[in-house]
Amino acid sequence: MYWGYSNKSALFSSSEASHKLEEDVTAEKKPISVIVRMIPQKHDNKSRLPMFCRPEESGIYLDSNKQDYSSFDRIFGTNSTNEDIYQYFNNDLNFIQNILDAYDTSIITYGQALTGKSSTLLRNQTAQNEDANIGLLPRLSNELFEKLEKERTEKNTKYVVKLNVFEVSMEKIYDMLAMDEKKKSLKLHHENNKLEYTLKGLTNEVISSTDDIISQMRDVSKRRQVDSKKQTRSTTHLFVKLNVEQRNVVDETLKIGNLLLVDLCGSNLLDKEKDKKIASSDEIKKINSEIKAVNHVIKMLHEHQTKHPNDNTAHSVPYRDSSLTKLLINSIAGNSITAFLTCCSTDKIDEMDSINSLKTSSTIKKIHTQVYPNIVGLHQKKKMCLLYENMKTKEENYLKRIKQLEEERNTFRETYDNPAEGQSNKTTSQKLQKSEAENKALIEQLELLKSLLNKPSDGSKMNQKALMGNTIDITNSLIEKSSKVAELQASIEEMNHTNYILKEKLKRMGGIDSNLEQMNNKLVAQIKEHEKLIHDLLTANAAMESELDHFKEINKVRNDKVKILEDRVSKVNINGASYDNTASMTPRQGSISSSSGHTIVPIEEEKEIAPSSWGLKNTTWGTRQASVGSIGITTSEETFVPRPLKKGLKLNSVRVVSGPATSPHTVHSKM
Ligand SMILES: Nc1ncnc2c1ncn2[C@@H]1O[C@H](COP(=O)(O)OP(=O)(O)OP(=O)(O)O)[C@@H](O)[C@H]1O
Repeated sequence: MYWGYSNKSALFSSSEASHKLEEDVTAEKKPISVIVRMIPQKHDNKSRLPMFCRPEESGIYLDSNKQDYSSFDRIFGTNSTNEDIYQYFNNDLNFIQNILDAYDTSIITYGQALTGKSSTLLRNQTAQNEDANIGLLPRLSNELFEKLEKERTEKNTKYVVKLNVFEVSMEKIYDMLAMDEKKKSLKLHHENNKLEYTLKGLTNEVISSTDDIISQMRDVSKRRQVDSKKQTRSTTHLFVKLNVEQRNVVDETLKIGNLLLVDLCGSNLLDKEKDKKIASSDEIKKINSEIKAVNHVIKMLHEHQTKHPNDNTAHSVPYRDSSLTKLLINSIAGNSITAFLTCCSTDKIDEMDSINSLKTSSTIKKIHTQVYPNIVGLHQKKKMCLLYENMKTKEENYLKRIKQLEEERNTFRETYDNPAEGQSNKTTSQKLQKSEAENKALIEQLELLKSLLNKPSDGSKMNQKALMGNTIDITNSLIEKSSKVAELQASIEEMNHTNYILKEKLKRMGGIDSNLEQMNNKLVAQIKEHEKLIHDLLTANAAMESELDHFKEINKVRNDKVKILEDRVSKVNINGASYDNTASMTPRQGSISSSSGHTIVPIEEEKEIAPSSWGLKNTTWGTRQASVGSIGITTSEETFVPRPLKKGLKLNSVRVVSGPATSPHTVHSKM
């Protein structure tokens, strides 16, 4: 006997009965629901995890420094009971009705070890209240049988409920309902082109009430050898499946729904030292690899669905890494309405494990499955009828859509033909017309330009003008604008050029400026030099004037003396005394000898003074030339500097030549 959907052929004599409706007809994406259950502190004396919930956001907040986990479907606090959780699954998630509607459903418990996973699913061993002990399985089973009975009486259906229970332990799968003393592991079977795996030889226990289930599960507990007080963590994963078949003799259909409950072992890895009492190191390795495989598959499935939302093959997801993940395929990625029930510790010492559980649960929340009902026709005719009906509905939908589109098209046409109908339509139509006209004009313009390029003859231009009217004007205006643009560009270029020249000139002016400045500095220096010379000359002139005055006085005294002597000589001659004539020893008339050894001779204007035999001791005062109104002083190069005349002085100019005088002056006195 097979476990899973593909064994349906074994249930019915006709192989045709195994065919199901095409998946695309009814398949829809269904996100996995995630429900979190917080369990009360195990260690009263130890600190509590700083964790609080916000029900309106379905979020869990650890504390301000850590990441928050939100968008879960429902969070149950530490005071919640199994009854609360059942009500949510039955009323909010509609699990039992989904099974009756021929859907596969799965509830998978997930979370750290010893956080109440088994207690929530099966039975809470330690709860005081008897009712509170009851787990989800018996509660859901009760509801299921009640509804099946109702359907039977109201709709004349016949039903069969079967129970499968098996355990996955270190990659081996064991049938937990098998009566054999010796446990035999089951083999997984995979059909081509099918996502899910099936189990060969699994016991199907037909049950007729919840009591049957409870009785069977009690035996399973014994076989599992789980201690009644549950002090140690489990190392196996338990699968409990209720297979519900409803046959309707009126419409000759078979509806198959499944409820799969998976009680996974703790999601936290086993420790070689701490857990050596419950498993050998080899076993711990295997158990840990199973736990890791589940977490890895969840992560990869999420990545795959994010990257390829429409690819259901999911070849990149490593389901094959473990028997456990192979058995979980249908629940997490196939045709199943699935809910993850994450049980979470509130003890501070479990903080890391709680965070890991919440993290994985957040990832699971983003995964979706593809669901469709498992409705099987009993006969080929019925199956064909169903398909026909389905196709008919599809066709009707297509026809409806075609009609709708046609109506839309007609309305649009009418509006287009009669623009007065509605303002908005009118505007649209006008816009359309305008766009079309613009488009047409542009095409024509392009054509015209092409022809102008290809056939530039006048005759051709005339023909084009005649044909295209406004188009030519547009073209002309374009050409005109283009030429204006060209002109502007040319003027800009010219301005740029002028600008460049001006810049160059400015540069050069800068050079000239500096040259002028240098020259100016030179001239200022020369002027200063000349001013100094003038100052010196004026000083010298003043000295010379006082010397002249002095000579005049001497001259007067000497003239007086000469007169006196001449008078005495004439008196001597007259008196007959022998007296020697020494007239050659007197100075020549008109010449003056200064006390300083210089000779100053009055000269006629503009007449050069002849070289004097008197040597000049002062180099500043050389050969002198006097002229009326000015005094000229020469050094090695002759220069004449004007000076104001002193009253009474009849000198016109004085030329000073450096170096010794060679011969006496020729003097022409004007006095
Ligand atoms: N809601 C609860 N309130 C108080 N105690 C609880 C609650 N749920 C479970 N427990 C107790 O916690 C212990 C572990 O419970 P349980 O076996 O259900 O955990 P588990 O998660 O299934 O463990 P495992 O990792 O072995 O699968 C049991 O002693 C159980 O009675």
